[in-house]
Amino acid sequence: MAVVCRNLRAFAQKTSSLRCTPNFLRLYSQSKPAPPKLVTVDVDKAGVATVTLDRPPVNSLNTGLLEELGVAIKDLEANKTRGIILTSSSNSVFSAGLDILEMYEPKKQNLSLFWTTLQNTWLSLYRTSIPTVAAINGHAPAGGCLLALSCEYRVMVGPKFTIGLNETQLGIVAPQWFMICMKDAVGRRQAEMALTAGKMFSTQEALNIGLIDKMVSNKEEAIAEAQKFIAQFAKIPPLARRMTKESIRQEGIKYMEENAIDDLKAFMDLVVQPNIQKGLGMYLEAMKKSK
Ligand SMILES: CCCCC/C=C\CCC/C=C/CC(=O)SCCNC(=O)CCNC(=O)[C@H](O)C(C)(C)COP(=O)(O)OP(=O)(O)OC[C@H]1O[C@@H](n2cnc3c(N)ncnc32)[C@H](O)[C@@H]1OP(=O)(O)O
Repeated sequence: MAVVCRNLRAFAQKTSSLRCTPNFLRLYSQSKPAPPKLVTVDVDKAGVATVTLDRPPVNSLNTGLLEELGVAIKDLEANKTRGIILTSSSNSVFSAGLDILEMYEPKKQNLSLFWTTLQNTWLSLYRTSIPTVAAINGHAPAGGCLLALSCEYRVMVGPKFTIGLNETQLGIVAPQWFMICMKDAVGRRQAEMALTAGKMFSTQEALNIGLIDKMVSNKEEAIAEAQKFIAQFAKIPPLARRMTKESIRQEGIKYMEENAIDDLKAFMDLVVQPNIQKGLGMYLEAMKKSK
């Protein structure tokens, strides 16, 4: 503030009609609003946090949103929060998955930061000792499905929304850790069928194979079910819970700890391939035309 004030005073002296008054400073700071937050956090009286993805129109996961989500999880861990409910501010989309614009005609440095942030945020969410629930209040394709799968429990608003890892439909292969998350939820057989077909499941279909745990008819019910799931852990000794979660999720955790660099390299090599870039460009065009 002191530097801003000094600069303004110099400017005011030059123009002589301006003074570095509180009113002037307020006008100056109003003209430069802080960028909107992409993730909001509300902690209720019971100590349960609702973490809301808020990047209209479709909560596509760019570096900024992923970074904010990672920081939010770390902060909630530091504050000993009793539970995390992950949801969306949109009425129709939980998350459209990775932001394709981060991958289309990228600068190498940005691409690397994007993928590393995704890896780190995913690991934070997947392994956090805090009980996690996804309240899926809209479509959740690809990376959106990954976020939901990384939580311990999934409640989805139905029946009209869809969820799944649809990568093969886009001509790409979901990274191994995406696959581990799907296997965690539905078992190897169902995961193989879902992933090879890149199937997007209706809410009812997702419920039938265990991709989600509960179907509800609106967001309020989803939040209430999530709170109920989290409340059961009040009676469970936290250390036992934490160690059990860490142990049962060992495959995914170990995979990322041991393979993050190779995974980054594979992603970087793949994305810059001319045929992938061409495909991404066509996909973006198709999304615009389908409007
Ligand atoms: C994908 C190739 C990656 C290459 C790298 C290779 C391998 C590494 C592995 C990478 C793993 C990737 C996993 C992913 O998550 S990839 C992303 C996959 N996501 C999708 O395919 C979803 C696409 N979106 C939709 O299906 C729909 O948007 C919707 C979520 C069902 C919502 O529909 P609707 O409400 O009708 O909204 P619109 O379709 O009109 O979209 C509004 C607006 O948003 C833009 N948009 C949508 N999705 C994305 C996205 N994922 N990234 C960036 N932008 C997106 C869309 O283009 C519209 O923009 P305009 O308003 O400007 O037209």
